[in-house]
Amino acid sequence: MGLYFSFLVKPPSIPSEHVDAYRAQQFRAIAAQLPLACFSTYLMAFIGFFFAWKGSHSLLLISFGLALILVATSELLLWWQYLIQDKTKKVTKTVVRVLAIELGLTGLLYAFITIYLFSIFSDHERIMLISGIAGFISCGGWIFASMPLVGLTWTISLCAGLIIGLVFLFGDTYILLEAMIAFYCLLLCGVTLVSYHKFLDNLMTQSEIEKQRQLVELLLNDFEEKASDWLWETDKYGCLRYVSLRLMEATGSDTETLIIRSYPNIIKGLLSASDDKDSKYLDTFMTSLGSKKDFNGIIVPVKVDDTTRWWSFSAKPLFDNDKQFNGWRGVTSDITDAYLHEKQMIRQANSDTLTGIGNRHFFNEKLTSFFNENTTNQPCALLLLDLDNFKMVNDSFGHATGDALLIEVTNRLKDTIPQNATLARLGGDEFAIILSSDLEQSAVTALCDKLQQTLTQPWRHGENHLEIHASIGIAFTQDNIHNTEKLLRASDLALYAAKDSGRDTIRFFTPDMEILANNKRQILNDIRQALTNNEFSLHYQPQIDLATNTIKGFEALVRWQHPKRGFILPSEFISLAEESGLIVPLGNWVLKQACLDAQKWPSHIYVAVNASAVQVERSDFLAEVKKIMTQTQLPYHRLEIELTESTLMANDNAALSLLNELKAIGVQIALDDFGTGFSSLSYLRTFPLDKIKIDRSFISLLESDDKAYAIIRTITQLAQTLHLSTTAEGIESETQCSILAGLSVNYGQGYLYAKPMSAEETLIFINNYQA
Ligand SMILES: Nc1nc2c(ncn2[C@@H]2O[C@H](COP(=O)(O)O[C@H]3[C@@H](O)[C@H](n4cnc5c(=O)[nH]c(N)nc54)O[C@@H]3COP(=O)(O)O)[C@@H](O)[C@H]2O)c(=O)[nH]1
Repeated sequence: MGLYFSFLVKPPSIPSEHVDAYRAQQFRAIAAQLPLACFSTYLMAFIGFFFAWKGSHSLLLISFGLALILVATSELLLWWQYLIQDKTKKVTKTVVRVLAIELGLTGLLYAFITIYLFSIFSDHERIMLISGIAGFISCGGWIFASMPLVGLTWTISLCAGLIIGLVFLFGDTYILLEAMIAFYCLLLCGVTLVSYHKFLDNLMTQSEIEKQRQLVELLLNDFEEKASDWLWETDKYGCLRYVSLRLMEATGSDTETLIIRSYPNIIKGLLSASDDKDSKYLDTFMTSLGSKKDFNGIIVPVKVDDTTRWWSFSAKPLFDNDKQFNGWRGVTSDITDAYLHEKQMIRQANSDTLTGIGNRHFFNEKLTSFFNENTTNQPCALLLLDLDNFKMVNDSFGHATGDALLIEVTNRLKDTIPQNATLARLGGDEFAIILSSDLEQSAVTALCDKLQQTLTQPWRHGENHLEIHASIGIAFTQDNIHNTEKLLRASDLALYAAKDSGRDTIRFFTPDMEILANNKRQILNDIRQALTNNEFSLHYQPQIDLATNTIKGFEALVRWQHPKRGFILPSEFISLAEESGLIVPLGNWVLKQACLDAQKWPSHIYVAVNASAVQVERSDFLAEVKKIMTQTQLPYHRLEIELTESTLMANDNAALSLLNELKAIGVQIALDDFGTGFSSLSYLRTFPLDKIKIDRSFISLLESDDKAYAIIRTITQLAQTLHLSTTAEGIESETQCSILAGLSVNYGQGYLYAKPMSAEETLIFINNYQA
C-alpha cells in the first residue's frame, strides 16, 4: 500500500534534457482535446442562460454563463496558438499554469452552476444533474491526466466546489452525497496520477525508441557512405519504400526514376540486354524473390556507365501481423572488385602459366564435372599426348627452347582439335584432350593422325630446326569407365603402351593393358622383396682379345631367380627397376658383387659392369664406386663401367664430370650399344671414353649385309683415330670372328666364346680357357 502510494505521489524522474519537450507533449495532449471540453463549457453556459431567461437569479446565472464563455474561449485560444498556429511554439511553465488556472476556474464555475441548479431542481432532475456532473468530473480527470497540475486542479476544484456548495446551502442534508463526492474525488486524483505516470512512461519509451532510431539511422547512413553496400526495402509489389543515396549513386538514377519502378525491374533494366548468361543470373534472383524465403549472396551482373559491375543481393521477406507477405528488406553490395579478384584467382588456379591453356586442376575439375553432371550417360574420350624426347630438347637446347616448343605445340593442338574439345596441359610435356563428339574409333584415329602430322611440321626456333613427335594414348568412357580416375588411368596406360611401342604412336586402351600394369606393379613389389631375399645373382660373359684369343675381361649380367616365376632375364625387369628408381640399390648390389667375384680372377682380367642412366642420375655414383672399391679392395683399373649414349645424353654436363672423375681414378669407360641410338660423334669427342662396344645388331648382319660391314669398318677406323678400343657384341660364329679380327676390332663377346655363366662356372671357364 505504502509502495503504491509512493508510486502515485512520486512520478518517474524525467531526464533534464527532456523536461521542456515532455512538457510540450503533455500540454499538447491536453490542448488537442480542449475544443471538446470548450464545447461542453459553452453548452453549460447556455444552460445557465436558459435558466436566467426562465426568471430566477437571472443576473447571477448570466454572469456565470459569461464567465464560462470567457474561460472556454481563452482555452480555445491556447488550443489555437499551440496546435494550429504554431505547433513548435515553446510551452513554458506559465502557459501550463494559465491552463491549470483556467480549468480550475471552469471547475469552480461548473460546481457553482451545479449547486445552483441542484437547489432549484426536483429530485428527479437532481439525479440527472449528479450523474451528468459525475461524468464531467471523470471525463476531465481522464482528459487532463497527462498534466497532473491541470487534471488535479480540475477534479479538486469541481469536487471541492460541489461539497462546499452543498454544505453551505443544505447543511448536513446531503452528507452522504458529499462523502461520495469526496471519495470519488480521491479516486479520480489517484487515477489521474496513475495515468500521468503511464503517460510519462510512454513518453520516455518513445524518446528511447526515437533515440535508437536516430542512432540506427546514423549508423546506416555512415555504413552507406563508407561501404559499397546499400539497404533497401520494398512493398509486396517490389516497389522501393525509400531510395538510399548509395542506390542512386550506384544506378546513376534519381529518386523519382527509382521510386516508380519495382526493384527487380530496376535491376532488369541494368542488365545488358543481349547477354543470355546475364539473364540466367537475373532468373536466379527473381526465383529467390518468388520463393519468399531468405536468400543470401545472389550475384547479378549489371551495366552502369557502360561498365559491368557485379552486385550481390541478400534479403529477408517481411510479413505483417496476419503473417501475410508484405515485402522485402535487404542489402545489395557492389562486389565487383572482390568478384573479379576471385575470378582472376580461379583463372590463375586453373590455367597453365606458360601456355595459357587449362592446367591439371582445370582438367580434373572439367572431367569430374563431366561425370557428375552426366546423367544421360553421354560418352567422351580422353586423349593423353606426350612429346617424344622432350627432355632431350630441354637438355640439349636449353629450357627457353623447351618452353617455346611447348607454346608452339599448344598452338598447333589448339588449331587442330574440334571446337568443342577441351585442351589442357597436365604438366611437363603431357597434354590432355577431352572429346565429346565424333567418338567413333576411326574418327578419333583420324584426329590423332592429324595431330601427329601437325606436330611433325618442321619447327624453327632461332638457329635450331626441330621436329616434334608425340605419342598418344586414348580411352573412351564406353570402355565401361565411369569416373575421372579410371578414365585417366586407362588413357595413361594407353599412352604408356604407345611410348613403349616405339614412340610417335597411337594406342587405344584395351583391358589387357590393365593386366600388364598389374603385372608390372607386382614385379616392382617383387624386385623390392628380391633385394632383401638375395634372389639376384650375377652371370658373366667373357670379352676376348681377338688378336691373342685371350680373356681380357667379363661383363657382369644380372639374373633373377624368382621364387614363383623361376629364372627372369634382365630385359624383363631392368626398365621397370629404372622407372621405379629401384635400379639404384640393384645397381649398387651388382657393382659390389661383381667386384667381389672379380677379386677371385687373375689380376689381369677386368670386370665390366652396366650402369643405367637413372643410377647415374639419382645417386652419387662416383662416391658409391669409390666406397665399393675400397670395401672389395679391387684395383680401379680392373673395373670397366658400361654406359649407353642415352646416359650421356640425359646427363650431359653431369655425365662429363662423372666420367672425368672415374677416368682420373683409373676406372675404364665403355660406350655400350654403339650405333643403335643417336650415335652422335660429338660424344666420342667430348667424353673421356676408353672403348666403344659395337652393337649386336650390326654383328648379326655382318655376313649378309654389306652396309653393316661398312658401318663396322667405319666405327673401327673412327675409334682407332680417336685412340679408343672396340668390342664387338654378340659374336656367334667363327666367320664373324675372323671378319672382325680382319677389321682390327680389338675384342669380341658372344655366344661363340660363352653364354653368360655363373660365378663358379666363370672360374672354371678362366682355368680351362687359359689351359
Ligand atoms: N643396368 C644394368 N643393365 C643390365 C645388367 N645386366 C644386364 N643388363 C642389361 O640387360 C640387357 C639384357 O641383358 P642380357 O639378357 O643379360 O643379355 C646380355 C647377353 O646375354 C646378350 N648376349 C651376349 N652375347 C650374345 C650373343 O652372341 N647372342 C645373343 N643373342 N645375345 C647375346 O647380350 C646382353 C649383353 O648386352 P650388352 O649389355 O649390351 O653388352 C642388356 O642390355 C644388358 O646391358 C645390370 O646389372 N645392370
